[in-house]
Amino acid sequence: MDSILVKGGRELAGEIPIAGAKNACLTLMPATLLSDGPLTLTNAPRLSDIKTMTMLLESLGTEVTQLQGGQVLAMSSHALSSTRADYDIVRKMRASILVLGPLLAREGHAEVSLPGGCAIGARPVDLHLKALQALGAELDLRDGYVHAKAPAGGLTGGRVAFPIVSVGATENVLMAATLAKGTTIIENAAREPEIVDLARCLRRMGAEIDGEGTSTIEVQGVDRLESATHRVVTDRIELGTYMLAPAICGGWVECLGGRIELVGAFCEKLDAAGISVEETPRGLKVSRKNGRASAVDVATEPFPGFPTDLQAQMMALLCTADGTSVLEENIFENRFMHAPELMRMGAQIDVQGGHATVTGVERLKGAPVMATDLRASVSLILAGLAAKGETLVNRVYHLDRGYERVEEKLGAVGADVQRVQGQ
Ligand SMILES: CC(=O)N[C@H]1[C@@H](OP(=O)(O)OP(=O)(O)OC[C@H]2O[C@@H](n3ccc(=O)[nH]c3=O)[C@H](O)[C@@H]2O)O[C@H](CO)[C@@H](O)[C@@H]1O
Ligand SMILES: C=C(OP(=O)(O)O)C(=O)O
Repeated sequence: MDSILVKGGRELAGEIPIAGAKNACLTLMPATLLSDGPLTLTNAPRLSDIKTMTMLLESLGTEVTQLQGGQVLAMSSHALSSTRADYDIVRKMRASILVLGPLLAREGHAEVSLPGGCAIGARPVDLHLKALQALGAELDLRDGYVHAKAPAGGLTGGRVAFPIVSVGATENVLMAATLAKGTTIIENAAREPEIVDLARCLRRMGAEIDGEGTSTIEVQGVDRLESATHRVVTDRIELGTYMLAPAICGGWVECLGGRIELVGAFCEKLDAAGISVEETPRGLKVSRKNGRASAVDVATEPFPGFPTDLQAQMMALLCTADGTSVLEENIFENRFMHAPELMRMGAQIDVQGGHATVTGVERLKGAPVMATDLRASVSLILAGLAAKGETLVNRVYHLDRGYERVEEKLGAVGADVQRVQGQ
């Protein structure tokens, strides 16, 4: 397995282009299942998760053609050959559950392997299932699979009131509702930019949707969806990650394609920590206002709050900030696995349940560390950028799920980051 070797201590200067969002692309791709016309996505990121979703869709009969080195995904689901999402593919990626709603809406039935838990928490799919039941689906859990069936006349619109905000469950029911008969009201819907992007794409395909970006979404079902071309929204998590690089090790970086409205709560915390974010015609330019960053407390929340997917990277900044910060993780119950790894590098962190208290030290020291999940992996790379000596981040396959060419992007702004090929 590959590792990433970071030699710390260089100031950064330059531009980093931000890719299309993994988490948007992973819900836009299954939307192809709703229509027999082509769906073309531009600005797609080149990531292993996108390959996994491609394999899953191909296993269902979707034709997926990659153009422009994978930045354009031309998909056609005119002739589906299967409604079964197999364990072998689903186990690799939780977002596979997002084929359930579209398959059920288009084909009237689907069998999808349960995606199971992953390192950051239990992550059940009960909210996805209850929401589809509210549209009339009959569900049965057997042999590790969800067996789902729509009534004879197809799904019918319904009222879905989520007890907690779920991005994936909102996406699944939103897609299913586009082809259900009548009106669906989704209450306490997720408001993430990826939901807005999905709704915009579905509308281009002919869906009737109102209210995306607010907590109530209304969908008027239509008989069929058409072909469309859609540009994937900018990846706000990749954006936030690279914004932290100059905050951590000095210098400046202009993140091309970045927009404040994608990372508003995150920018407020950067400001409080003494990091300047300037809007430019091409993106967001980030540098330190003075010397060392200052401590700041952070609590993760659904959008528009501070994203859980930037918590690990923010911790990397706070490890060397002046003072003591408290990070509160409110979305996933086990998302501080980067803390012990950062502590190997000399960070002072005390984790108690969902709280991590970080007392900033002047400088971290490079060490061999283990990447435990996607955002943990990149937080260790960020920490390594400012550490004294070398940091070897082992087991980086998680990283390739969510960051394309990380060593090239950081290398282009002056960091010394190399991939070490595994055996
Ligand atoms: C592919 C994708 O877009 N992934 C993102 C998506 O994940 P994902 O869609 O899986 O996250 P959710 O918003 O669903 O999860 C939020 C919380 O709800 C819980 N829950 C969720 C569904 C359910 O049926 N039952 C239940 O209890 C989860 O365990 C978690 O505690 O949103 C998360 C929260 O912003 C991000 O960290 C992930 O990067
Ligand atoms: C947790 C993440 O992804 P996933 O939901 O695909 O596991 C993430 O992108 O940080």
